[in-house]
Amino acid sequence: MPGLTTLPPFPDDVLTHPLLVVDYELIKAGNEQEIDKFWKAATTLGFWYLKNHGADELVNQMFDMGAETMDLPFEEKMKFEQGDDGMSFGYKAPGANATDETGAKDTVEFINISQDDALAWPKPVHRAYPSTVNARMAGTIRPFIEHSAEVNLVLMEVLAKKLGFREGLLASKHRLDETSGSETRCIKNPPRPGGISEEKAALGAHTDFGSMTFLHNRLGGLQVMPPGSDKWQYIRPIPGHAVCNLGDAMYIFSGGILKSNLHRVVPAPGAQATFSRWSLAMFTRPGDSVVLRALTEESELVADAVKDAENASIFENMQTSKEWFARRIKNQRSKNQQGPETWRQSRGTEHRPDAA
Ligand SMILES: O=C(O)CCC(=O)C(=O)O
Ligand SMILES: [Fe+2]
Repeated sequence: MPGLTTLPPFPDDVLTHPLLVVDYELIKAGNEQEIDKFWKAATTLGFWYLKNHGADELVNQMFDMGAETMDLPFEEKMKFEQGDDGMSFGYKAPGANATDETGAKDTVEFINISQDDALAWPKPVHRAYPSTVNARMAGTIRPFIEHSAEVNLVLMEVLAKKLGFREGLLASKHRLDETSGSETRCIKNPPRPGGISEEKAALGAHTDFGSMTFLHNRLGGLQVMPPGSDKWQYIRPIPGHAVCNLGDAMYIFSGGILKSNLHRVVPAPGAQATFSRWSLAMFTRPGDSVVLRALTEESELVADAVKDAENASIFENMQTSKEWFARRIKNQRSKNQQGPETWRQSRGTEHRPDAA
């Protein structure tokens, strides 16, 4: 895959949304100013750039793993397909997911590797993977998942302290020894030299299903719709900077104080459209048995936020993380679409009033 320097630059003439830059080393050192900046990002858009995260070398190796996997014959990849029953781990072919309520199909292909499978390797926990994944499980994938899970958990603990949660509360909801939907994903979107159609998403508008996402991309194409805006705005990729965002679980645990913002992927803009777009994510999600509800008894701040909320029902949702995740995965599969109601069943917190 071409390195950053050989790719055309991100264009200057598209609508772009700036993100706050958070320094992971300063956060770990307890720097108050940096923590305040991080809190601002987490409570406004729920997206930020993260620098000094120490993952760059592993990220490059993960992109190699992704390229090796996508280069396998299609029939080979299909032996490891996710299926239509709500399991995320495995291969997802282009078009296997809907991108909106009309059933329009996505154009990305990706491989999802479970954190549980990587940590227990060579013992399978959930499923088997293509040979290209197995070959890099111990040397690349497990170290990447371990590092990324730690980054996410360190950041989440900082937010937990600000919310007034007792130490270790969020860690107990994300135990590495409980099975979960946590996974890493490498995504390929083919080039669109014919120009971009912003109306046709490569990966449909969504909020992330879990707690925190650590994302790496080279080309543009990721867009957010910030609260109060009805316009999609690009996130500019910056070398050495991950893009991190919060998912629905953190929105719900915090009674809506932490934001899980709507985003999507469209073809890379401008001259970048002639290249394949690759991205790599680590999704940290709560343990399978964790109930998704606001932790009102753990924090006055959260209790007050829920009292004032217009959409209080989302905070009393009693689905477990496993049920929430499987419902969303299953109902976005193209094969399962039976009209707008199926699509609606795939939704998380997207339709909250401040993201309309
Ligand atoms: O490819 C990207 O930049 C974002 C992907 C994404 O939002 C996701 O997989 O949930
Ligand atoms: Fe996402």
